[in-house]
Amino acid sequence: MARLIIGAMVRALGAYPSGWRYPGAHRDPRGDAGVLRLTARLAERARLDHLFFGDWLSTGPELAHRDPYLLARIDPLSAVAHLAAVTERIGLVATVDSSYADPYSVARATASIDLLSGGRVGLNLVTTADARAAGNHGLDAERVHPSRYERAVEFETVLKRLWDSFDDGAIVADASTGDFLDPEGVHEARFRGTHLRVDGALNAVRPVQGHPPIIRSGASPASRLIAARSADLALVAADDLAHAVAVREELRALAFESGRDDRTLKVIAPVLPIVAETRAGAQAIADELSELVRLVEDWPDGPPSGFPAERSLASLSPLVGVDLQGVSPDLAVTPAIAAQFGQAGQQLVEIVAERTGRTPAGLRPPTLRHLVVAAAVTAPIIVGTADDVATEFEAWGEAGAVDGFNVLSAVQPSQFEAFTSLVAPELQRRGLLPRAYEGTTLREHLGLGRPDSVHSALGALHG
Ligand SMILES: Cc1cc2nc3c(=O)[nH]c(=O)nc-3n(C[C@H](O)[C@H](O)[C@H](O)COP(=O)(O)O)c2cc1C
Repeated sequence: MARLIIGAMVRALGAYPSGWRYPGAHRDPRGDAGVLRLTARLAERARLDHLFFGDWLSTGPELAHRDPYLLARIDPLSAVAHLAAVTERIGLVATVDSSYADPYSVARATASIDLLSGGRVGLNLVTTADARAAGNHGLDAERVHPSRYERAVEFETVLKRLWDSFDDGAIVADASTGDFLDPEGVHEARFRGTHLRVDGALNAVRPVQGHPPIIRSGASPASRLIAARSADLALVAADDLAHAVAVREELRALAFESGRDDRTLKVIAPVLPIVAETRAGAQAIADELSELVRLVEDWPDGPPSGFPAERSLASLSPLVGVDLQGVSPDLAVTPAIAAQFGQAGQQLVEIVAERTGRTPAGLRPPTLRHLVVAAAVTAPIIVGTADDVATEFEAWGEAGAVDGFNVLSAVQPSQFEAFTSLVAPELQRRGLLPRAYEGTTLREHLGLGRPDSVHSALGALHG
């Protein structure tokens, strides 16, 4: 099987809502710099292809319960610029929101980081669903939302024109003749769209990669279309293998219809492995993490405002088909109780058994809390040994479901250490991850060529 693309989706406080509470976990964002540097070193030693920094353009106290890592975080372009200096080979992907960012500034920052890192930057272009982001940028969400994809398309077009402002040979720098610049090799962007107007040229030389790879992450038909037409990498959330196969096929078909070589669109999915040397050890970690998630019932006088309502027995009741009002979340689910559950409830019991090793008939039965957490925390979790995780990765790759994965870590740094020291070598043993970096740029890691300048194409068009 061809090798997989393996990246790490970096969340300094861990990607599981209770990850920061796990013994030994990093838990104070004031110390994020150290965790980012450690993550980068571990990832590079394991020969991962990239580090991926998502983003969210607002904050609020309720995030402390749902997604604590979003509450206060280092901005992605700053993170990748910093990590470019302490790494040598790994790709560095920063998220930018095209609804609020200024394309000239983004083109300049990414061209600069591409040069600083020797061609290792990538750009995850999103159109956030976060309504608060608009207010933080002096705009109305109701006005931004309907046109976000139109602006996103314009944004990408402008970026590419700006990146290509200087032809590769435009800077002559010939000391003997005194010729510094070939003025024919400098191009204005001259873009006039509905949402964006940019003159250009960009005051940065063409990026080492020509165009840093563009990643798109989204779920709606509009976001799929934009990814299919021009993204280098699509990050898609898939419920299961069959869903992932369908999404990748749809993306590839849309790419083909749009006239591009569909093999140049790579598709990866987020995954959250919980790993240890033994399966029982991994299940013990998953078990402890679910017990550390607080539920609505943990506050006798009601939860704090904004607390996720789905973390409650009230939400579990209709799922399992039994009224659980007034019951303790720590009630053990015995075979007699499980027998009363409907099909969805039985499935939850199976998920909890797979993740924690707890079965109703076993010595340690699951509790209602385990079931609430399994239903409410919707991350794509795999619990097991390095062999278990690699086998799952290989199955997804062989089925044509994905070209690779973006790995999330439940607890930082211990679970990322476990992934890089246990799973990465197993992936290498199976030929799914190279033992040494084969290329120097992120494009090369992704198996992509260096694109021609859009101005050479425009020039040819205009004769
Ligand atoms: C796997 C994945 C990762 C995403 N990461 C981000 C992110 O870091 N920041 C962000 O604002 N939106 C992120 N999104 C959200 C998308 O950009 C988009 O806002 C969301 O999917 C809703 O838009 P849609 O309905 O058009 O898909 C992500 C989506 C997916 C599926």
